[in-house]
Amino acid sequence: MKFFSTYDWGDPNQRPQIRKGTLKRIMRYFVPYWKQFLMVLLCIGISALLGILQPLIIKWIIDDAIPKGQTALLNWLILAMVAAAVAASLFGVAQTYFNTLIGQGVMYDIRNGMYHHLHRMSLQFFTNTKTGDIMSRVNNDVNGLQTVVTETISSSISNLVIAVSTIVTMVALDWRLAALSIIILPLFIVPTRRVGKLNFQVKKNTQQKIGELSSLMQETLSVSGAMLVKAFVRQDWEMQRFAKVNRELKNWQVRQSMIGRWFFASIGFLSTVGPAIIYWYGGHAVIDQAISLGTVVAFTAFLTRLFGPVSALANIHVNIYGSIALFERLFEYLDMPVEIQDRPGAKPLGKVKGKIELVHVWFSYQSDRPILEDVTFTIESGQLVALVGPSGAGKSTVANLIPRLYDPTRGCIRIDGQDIRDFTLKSLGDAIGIVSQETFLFHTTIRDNLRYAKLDATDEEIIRAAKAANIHDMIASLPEGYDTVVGERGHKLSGGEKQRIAIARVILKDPAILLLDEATSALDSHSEALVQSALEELLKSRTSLVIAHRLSTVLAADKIVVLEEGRVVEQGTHSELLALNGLYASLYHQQFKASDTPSSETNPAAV
Ligand SMILES: Nc1ncnc2c1ncn2[C@@H]1O[C@H](COP(=O)(O)OP(=O)(O)OP(=O)(O)O)[C@@H](O)[C@H]1O
Repeated sequence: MKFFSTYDWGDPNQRPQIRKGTLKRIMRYFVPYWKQFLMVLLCIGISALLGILQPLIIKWIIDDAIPKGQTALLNWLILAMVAAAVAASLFGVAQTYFNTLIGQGVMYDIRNGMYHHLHRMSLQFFTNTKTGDIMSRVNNDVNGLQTVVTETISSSISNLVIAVSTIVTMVALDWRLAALSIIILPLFIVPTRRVGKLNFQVKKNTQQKIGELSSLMQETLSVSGAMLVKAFVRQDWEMQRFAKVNRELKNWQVRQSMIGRWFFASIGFLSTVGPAIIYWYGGHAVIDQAISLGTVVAFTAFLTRLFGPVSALANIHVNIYGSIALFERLFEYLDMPVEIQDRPGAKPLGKVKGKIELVHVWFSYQSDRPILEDVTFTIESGQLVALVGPSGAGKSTVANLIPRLYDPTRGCIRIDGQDIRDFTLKSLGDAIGIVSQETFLFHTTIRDNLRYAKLDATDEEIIRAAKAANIHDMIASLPEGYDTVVGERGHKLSGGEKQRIAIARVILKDPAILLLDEATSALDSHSEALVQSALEELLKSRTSLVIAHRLSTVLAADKIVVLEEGRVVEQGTHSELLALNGLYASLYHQQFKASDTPSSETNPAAV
């Protein structure tokens, strides 16, 4: 046991805090599988009975069939022995089948529940959480559930049934040998208990390292992550970072394996010592003719049968605590509050005219730092309003509040005169098209990427939208046309092409309200002209709020709202604001006028 003391194992006596109601909640996941559970119990019961039968058959062979020369009985007993073994294996297989049905069923339900819950989380959650952590939790922790079902629930019941039925049979056969066997049981319970405690801590650490490793890979092996690593030539540094966590994982896994090995080593040793004691005591009793030889042989078989179950039962709390901890981690995610959701009684938005009002809106991402302060302005139905201001003024934040990606901390936003929180999120989302600087395309065909905006769109509708966005000719010229698969983030397409596909996608959605964040990256004049006319098509007859970076947009706007440090400092038309000679005028001279050359004009991309 010296091996153990060379590592820092943490505190093996540490018990996870069990929250009230956790057990009930865990049980609820198993309720739908009660039929399969009954089948498991049936298999366990029958297997236990068949297991007891074996040593008894040996006793009858030694005590009755052989000494009395009853060959027919001997044949029947041997046949029964084989039949019992075959039946026990078959019931074992059935038990595994029903166990797996339960385990996988619970996993299926929890995975679905988690995915559903994660999609209801606000954008803030995704900004604050590493994707790798979420994936690791969904994958590793949920996968651990199968072990909970087989090792904790099913095995514990099975071990209990085996232990009790074996002890009862032993006492019925010979109480003195039974008493001796029970006295020597603690011999192997003590070392295996120690192993069990360590196992719990080590398993926990291993899980944590697996999570860290997958989150690291997720970050550095994504397209943007890999690009960053290459751009800064940080491959070696990343390799070292990875190797460190990988080494820690390896060490914990070696420890985990060694703990398992110690467990079997101690069981192996004791399964020789135990029967030796029985033979010693029983042998003397047989010589004194106080006991039959068959009983002694049967007892050694019973004792061996007791080792595994009793030592596992001695460690049962470790498995139970481990399983509860696993569920608690999953529940943590399932219980994360959904900040933005439908109010009770929220109704669909219905037909949208499109008037948008921001009324004394305050907002902060973190409670101590207001990002928007008392923002008030109105976009009349069908109007194009340009939002301008220095970087970090809060323009994107304003745009994010309208589709309720975040909710204002104070004040309200109205569409057609009604607080947007009175509408269902679904109908609000359906009414608004968002066009952001960065285009995200799924790794699938162009057709499917476009159809994402309208799942039942016909091919004709898709082509019409692509034509309107000036991208149809380009798609048609590809060897596989609309069936061309685009890269994970559309990396096989040029910036301008991606933007136009994204614009086509929003044209297909045909929202009443459009939020557009003009991209700041430059395109060549040809691409620029194509994107520009695609945008004109998109902006037609919609209420639009555009975070403007180009002259043509501010000139075309019905109204310009100027933000500075989260406050509306000016609003009016281009000429009115120029006349004011304030922030807009200086932005105009520094930024918009400079962007008036096609090669440096800025462009949007749509999502
Ligand atoms: N998810 C977030 N969590 C915390 N702070 C944020 C978050 N997003 C933005 N901010 C902060 O809010 C402020 C306003 O950001 P916002 O993106 O709205 O500005 P912007 O005017 O759109 O800037 P830009 O023109 O550079 O895109 C910034 O100071 C930014 O650091």
